[in-house]
Amino acid sequence: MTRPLRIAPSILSADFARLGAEVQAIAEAGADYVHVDVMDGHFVPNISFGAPVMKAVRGLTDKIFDVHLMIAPVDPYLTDFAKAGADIITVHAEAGPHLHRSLQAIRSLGRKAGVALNPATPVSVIQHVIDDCDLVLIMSVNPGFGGQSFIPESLTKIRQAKALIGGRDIDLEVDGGVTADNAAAIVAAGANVLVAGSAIYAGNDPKTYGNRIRAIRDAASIRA
Ligand SMILES: O=C(CO)[C@H](O)[C@H](O)COP(=O)(O)O
Ligand SMILES: [Fe+2]
Repeated sequence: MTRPLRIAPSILSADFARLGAEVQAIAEAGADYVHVDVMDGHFVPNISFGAPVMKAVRGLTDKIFDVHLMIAPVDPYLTDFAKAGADIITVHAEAGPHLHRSLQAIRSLGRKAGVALNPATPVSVIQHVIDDCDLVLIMSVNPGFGGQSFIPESLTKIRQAKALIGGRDIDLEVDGGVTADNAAAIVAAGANVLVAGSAIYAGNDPKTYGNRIRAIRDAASIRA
């Protein structure tokens, strides 16, 4: 079964001074999801924003809010993000010792549960929680910053994650260094949700967003 392709612009690369307008702009430009990168300066070496900021822009569009939590501990904040309007909440497998509990907590809040893997973390780490996941996120850069280059070895991990998922109803997302140039290879490896921050928001000119989203979507639709 081929899963629908989803393009998820990351607002980490938005102009934060105009965050609401930047969210509306990508929604109008054809984004499927709004990817929200939450960083704590502890799990990753950068701080972005938290649930109150996300809540402030949530009402501006009906798009799916795809929240990528790069925070540890993560469990104490799941309710805040659910209340702030997250549709998908993704936690890192490396963020704590009780991944199964975190995934179950997200589902019990009525949200889709995602699990993210850092570049050095093998796919086998999620083998025993795969039926508790609605989304698997393969990080194709070390998390913490936008604008980094795609790590080519990620393609092997995407293939492995796709094999683990098999026929299950689980999305496979890739995040970090995604561009129109590598989108076909990423989708050919098995991914169906592509996060892109700098490739869409570079220059922060809303007039360019539609073409950039379309370029990634068209490239991904061709498949490598
Ligand atoms: O999770 C992230 C970083 O930790 C971001 O989602 C990711 O880096 C997107 O930005 P870019 O497309 O510029 O790499
Ligand atoms: Fe992300």
